[in-house]
Amino acid sequence: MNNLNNNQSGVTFFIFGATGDLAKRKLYPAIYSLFREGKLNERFTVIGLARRHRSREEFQNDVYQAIQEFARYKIDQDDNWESFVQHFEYMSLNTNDLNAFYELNQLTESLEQRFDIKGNRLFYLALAPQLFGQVANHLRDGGLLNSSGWHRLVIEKPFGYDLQSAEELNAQIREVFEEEEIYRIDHYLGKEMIQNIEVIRFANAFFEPLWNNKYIANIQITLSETVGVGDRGGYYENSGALRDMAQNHMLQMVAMMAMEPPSRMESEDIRDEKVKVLRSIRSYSDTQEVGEHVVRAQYTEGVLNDKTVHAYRDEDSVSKTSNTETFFAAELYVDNFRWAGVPFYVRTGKRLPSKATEVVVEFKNIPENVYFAKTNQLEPNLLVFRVNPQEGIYIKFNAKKPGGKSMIIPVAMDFCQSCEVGLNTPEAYERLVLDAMRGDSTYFTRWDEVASAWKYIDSISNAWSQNTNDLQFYEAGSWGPEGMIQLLQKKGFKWWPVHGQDEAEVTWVQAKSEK
Ligand SMILES: NC(=O)C1=CN([C@@H]2O[C@H](COP(=O)(O)OP(=O)(O)OC[C@H]3O[C@@H](n4cnc5c(N)ncnc54)[C@H](OP(=O)(O)O)[C@@H]3O)[C@@H](O)[C@H]2O)C=CC1
Ligand SMILES: O=C1O[C@H](COP(=O)(O)O)[C@@H](O)[C@H](O)[C@H]1O
Repeated sequence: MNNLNNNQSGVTFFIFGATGDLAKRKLYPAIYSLFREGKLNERFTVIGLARRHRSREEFQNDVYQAIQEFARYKIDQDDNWESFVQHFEYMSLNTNDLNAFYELNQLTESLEQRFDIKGNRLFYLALAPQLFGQVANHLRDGGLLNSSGWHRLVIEKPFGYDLQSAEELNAQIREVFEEEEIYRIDHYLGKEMIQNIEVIRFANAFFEPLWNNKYIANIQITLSETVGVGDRGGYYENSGALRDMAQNHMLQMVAMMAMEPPSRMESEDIRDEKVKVLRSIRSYSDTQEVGEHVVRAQYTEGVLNDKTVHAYRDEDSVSKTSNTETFFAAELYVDNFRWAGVPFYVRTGKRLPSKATEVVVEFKNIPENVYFAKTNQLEPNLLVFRVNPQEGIYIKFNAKKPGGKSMIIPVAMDFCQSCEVGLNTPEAYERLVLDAMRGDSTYFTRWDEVASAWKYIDSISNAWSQNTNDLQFYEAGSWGPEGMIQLLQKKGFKWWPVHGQDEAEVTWVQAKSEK
């Protein structure tokens, strides 16, 4: 891979949407961390682009504020700051104005000369997706793709609203950029423990032999959030949890858990294996199937961390009669040899009691329980990937209670990675920006992955559009609607508590729904 060369010949970052939320919270902090860690040499420049007017100084000051507020490295020395910020320029540009792109090309060429950059250009679109096609065309027509280096387009989710709109969007972009030049961000793929799933699976003789339907009873994926929709109500009304979290982050996690070992750890080999999983996810054929396997719900007013929080319908830019789901749970099946019959349970929701991203692998019982009469079950073995906020691996198994005669109790081995290496591990966006700069697309989603994910999601949204009566409600600060528990109960399973969740609370929720 030509990683080092890419970095050594410099790069121009074009941040479209430079005054927006994503740029401030994620992109400037990521670029600063890379700079502080020596992963960006002196040969780079960042051009911020948005419609509103900003002088160079004002823009640099915005970047300063964003870094102080959101970056894991604080600006502690003026020297650091001065040598960093001299690389930042701003230009007011409306994406619909081709003339502005000619001007941008001139500005770029002069900056490339100043910083000795060999024409490598990374276009980051932190913009609404409706503008992607227009930007791509204007980049080409404005001459920005004529430089001698590489050209890469980084785009944010959501990639479309359904399969059809995603295909249209893809076609627009592909008129200008090759698939290899397109980096579709799914920031979950930049998270340390998501990347660790493949290592834990493929570098350990403990796990891979058991990784199939003979030994695994079910897999549970939880992405719970305490936040509500905040000021993103307008966006969220058209997205809901299904498109905001399930279509991308959640299905990518399913793919990482279920994929076959790739023959080589190369980008295309890994993505080939992931897409096979996504293609094998069973779509639901009608509203009845969706009703049986999928739960959608919306939060009502409630108490979270001792504070009363609004109902979703009372959030800014949200309709008082909105049917948008802020909670999504499903039982899904990967129809292939390895996973036949193994349910994958997924759930995500806003305004839940704690922030947690976890994957639990529940193993089947041993063939014969020699310790107790058959009616007494041993606790199943669990392997848990803790993704966020704590990062680590947790294994629960059965052992003899010390001193007891034949008492068996579940015990745990808990490896807390974030405790070991400290909390200051790289943010997902840092890894992904660096990967895009180096030309490594492993942890970006390829078009066929996106399209396959949409097929499954469309089977749900089509059914929902025919039946609006199945929306459930849950109080903000609770763990979600009752339907989520019933999804598993039908098969004799229960949701395992996520880190920090009291087991008694799970039992209580369970008991409540059993009534
Ligand atoms: N914020 C987040 O946490 C996440 C965001 N995303 C995605 O990232 C993208 C950006 O999101 P976010 O930063 O939140 O959005 P914001 O609304 O905060 O920012 C949008 C940016 O686009 C600029 N802009 C809008 N129209 C034009 C135009 N015609 N020409 C030039 N610039 C324009 C705006 O600046 P100005 O008004 O000055 O033109 C602003 O800088 C979206 O696709 C979103 O879905 C994805 C995951 C998370
Ligand atoms: O993509 C998104 O992700 C965030 C959650 O990300 P995390 O890294 O904090 O787990 C979510 O809040 C947001 O709605 C969604 O667009």
